[in-house]
Amino acid sequence: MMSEGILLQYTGVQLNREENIILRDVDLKVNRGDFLYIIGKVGSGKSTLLKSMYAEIPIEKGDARVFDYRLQDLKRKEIPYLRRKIGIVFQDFQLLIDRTVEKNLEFVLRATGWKEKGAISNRINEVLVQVGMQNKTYKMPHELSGGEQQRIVIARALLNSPLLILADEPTGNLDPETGSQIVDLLQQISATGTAVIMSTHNYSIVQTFPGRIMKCEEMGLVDLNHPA
Ligand SMILES: Nc1ncnc2c1ncn2[C@@H]1O[C@H](COP(=O)(O)OP(=O)(O)OP(=O)(O)O)[C@@H](O)[C@H]1O
Repeated sequence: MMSEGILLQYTGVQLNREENIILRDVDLKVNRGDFLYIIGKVGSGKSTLLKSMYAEIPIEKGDARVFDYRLQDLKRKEIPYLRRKIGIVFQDFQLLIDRTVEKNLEFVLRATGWKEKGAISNRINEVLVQVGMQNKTYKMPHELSGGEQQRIVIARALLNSPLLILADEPTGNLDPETGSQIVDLLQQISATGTAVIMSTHNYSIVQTFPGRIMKCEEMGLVDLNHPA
């Protein structure tokens, strides 16, 4: 059991892609409500690190804990339970293009065990209000702008009240103004106690919105807030 308030703790973690070491000796601690940036060059391992946190990439060495799970010992059948407590905002998790916003959100709730129609509809309304999209319930994804789609993806990540949100380049395809609005939204979410870890290439965002900054560099994760 991790101590109160710590959501994620990595100690001496190594991550590989195929045979190659991508990151080694990673130490990282994330508490409730933290806002953490992962920066670093293209190919430096930002996505690899985030993917390891939801057990998409195995822990090669070290101790990696998320909530009460030890990722290095995680059984395949435990992965859905871990993921249910994490909000994932990744390019690989796009909206389903063949159904409305409401049906996209309902699909996730039903897949995670929600059955009661009234509860489902209330929860969908709550998350849409939270991201400022309550008037888009019946829109198809192609009827939304990139920024609006990203808000719906964030709404979807919020459905099961996660303690941790992982966002990989959430502003990557957005214009600067829309990108800032998305980060502002993620900051509001972290202020409610949900930790947010986001990767970005965008230095102006990192300078504008406060957060801890960690950098993937030379196969390691460097803490820019507390230089060694
Ligand atoms: N599916 C894969 N199989 C094998 N190697 C991979 C795979 N995906 C990425 N890699 C390698 O792992 C390294 C780290 O990639 P990763 O995607 O984590 O970097 P990144 O910092 O997120 O980059 P970007 O800024 O481009 O998103 C790269 O050298 C890449 O070539």
